[in-house]
Amino acid sequence: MANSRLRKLGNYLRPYWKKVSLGILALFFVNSLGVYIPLLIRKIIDELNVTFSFKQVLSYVVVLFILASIMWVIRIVSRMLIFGIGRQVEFDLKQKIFQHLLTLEPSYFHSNTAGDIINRATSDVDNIRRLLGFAVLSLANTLFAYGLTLPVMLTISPFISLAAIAVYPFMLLIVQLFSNKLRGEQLEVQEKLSNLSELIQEDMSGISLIKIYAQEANEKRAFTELNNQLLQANLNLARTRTTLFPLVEGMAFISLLVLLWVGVGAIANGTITIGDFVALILYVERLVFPTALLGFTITAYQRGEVSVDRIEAILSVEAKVKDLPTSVPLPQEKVRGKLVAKNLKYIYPGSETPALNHINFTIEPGETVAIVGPIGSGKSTLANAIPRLLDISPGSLFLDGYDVTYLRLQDLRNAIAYVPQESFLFSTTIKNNIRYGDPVIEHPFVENAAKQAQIHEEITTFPQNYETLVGERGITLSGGQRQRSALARALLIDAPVLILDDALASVDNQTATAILENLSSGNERKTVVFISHQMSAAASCDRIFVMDKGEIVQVGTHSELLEKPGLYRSLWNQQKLEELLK
Ligand SMILES: Nc1ncnc2c1ncn2[C@@H]1O[C@H](COP(=O)(O)OP(=O)(O)OP(=O)(O)O)[C@@H](O)[C@H]1O
Repeated sequence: MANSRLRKLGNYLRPYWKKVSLGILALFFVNSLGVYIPLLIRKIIDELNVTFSFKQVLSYVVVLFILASIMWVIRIVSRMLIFGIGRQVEFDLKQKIFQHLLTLEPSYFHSNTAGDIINRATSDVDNIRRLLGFAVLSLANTLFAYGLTLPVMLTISPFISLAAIAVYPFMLLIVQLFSNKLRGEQLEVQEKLSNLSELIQEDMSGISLIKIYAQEANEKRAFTELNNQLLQANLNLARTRTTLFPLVEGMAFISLLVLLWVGVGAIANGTITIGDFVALILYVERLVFPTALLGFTITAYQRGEVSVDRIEAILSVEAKVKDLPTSVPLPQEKVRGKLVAKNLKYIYPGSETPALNHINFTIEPGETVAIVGPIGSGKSTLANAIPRLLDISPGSLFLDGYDVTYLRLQDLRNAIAYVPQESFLFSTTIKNNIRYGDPVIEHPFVENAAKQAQIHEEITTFPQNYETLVGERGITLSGGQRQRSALARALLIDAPVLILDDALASVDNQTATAILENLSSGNERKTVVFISHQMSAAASCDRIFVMDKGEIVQVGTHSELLEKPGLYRSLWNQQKLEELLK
């Protein structure tokens, strides 16, 4: 498992292996210079101890300055390279996740909340960015720092060196413990912050409700409580942070004290020179940062491991409905719109009873068929099955004689315009919403579709006509206006098959009937599947399918169905009664 995670992390880095290698090479140079400079200082001190000349001091200062500057520049380059790679991997992962999400069918989004998916695509990706940028840098840095510094220290004096850095393993342990604690506290702050944001968001959208029920005081109390929790979490985090860094400094100081204690004695008895001693001080100091960083890296790795799993959980979900190498194209210009179902069956994952059961029908090109039935009888499921928004079995549904499961998905969906139950509008202009299926189509076509959907007149009264922004950043449309805009969007793409899933529910019966009649007139009639609870609008269709418990229980024209006793007649009578009582 851990191996596979490492492999995954390696895969994320693979496209950038040249940059990674260059960054690591740069770190090697930085660390080599970091080892060389104290040696030079040792030489200078020991030389100056014997003969002192100001000119010589000056030349050494110049050399040291140049070396330190080179080190500084290379360090910046190495950081830019390695942190840049972290950012690049973050970009790649976000692209990959988003592209993958687009391939998944709607059912995936029913069982996974948007909040969770967003979290994975942002916070988890961010953890991986940190891990790859930070961990590569710190691991390489620690490895080189110890690998190059320690041997040189040991050649100066093994005993003094080991005594001085004896405290470092404890420093590593403490940093690791603290960084775990910090991580927990950071999560706590994030959680408290999101609770607070959620409350603000909810209260702002439900402001009328708060006022009507006079709940201001209660809401204020709830806010104070959450705000207090946030304050507490922030204070805890600040306390841990402010304790950790002085603690690391303190431990570094202890190692310096040990060095002074044993080092001074060694100078006195001539085991080491003053230059050796200064070099050892510089080396011991040099190791503080990489040691502390290693502690943070271990935590970053643990956090990153969880994030790799969470991201891979999304990426490993296979789209059930997808193109296969054997998928065939659909000759678009020749699509007539004949729909045939043969023993069509569908059971939702996790459900025992079929939502569609033994569905058989033939809908002729240009025919307008209404599908009516009680709530939960399977109407929307049937609507979703036709453009394969659901994973249906081969051999059960045909468009113009082609098995839809063998057709190229894009071709199938180009042949079908579909208006779902919930009419969704994007936060853009009404014009862009209508031409969503063909974003560059000219304005007259947009207007024509709007006229067919009976929304044109209203759009002309909007502040900027077709350029009016709708949705969160613009004007709010009524339910009926939203539905007719969604209908215009579907009509614009001029597909031979049109599926309306209760798409005119917020439109009055008369307008709905007028729209339907408009669709079924003219030479180039579309095949229309009109799912509705509006019995009067359904009555104007060529044929009506009556669904109950996932099956089509009656088929006929309005008058044929009304003659016989059955579900249709009772649905019709029920609606007429409701209309009378209104
Ligand atoms: N995503 C889903 N997961 C599991 N079961 C579902 C899902 N969607 C619908 N169902 C179930 O499938 C059955 C048919 O639902 P469907 O939405 O097709 O009915 P409907 O006739 O369109 O209802 P309505 O008139 O309310 O729109 C119902 O029992 C419903 O609970």
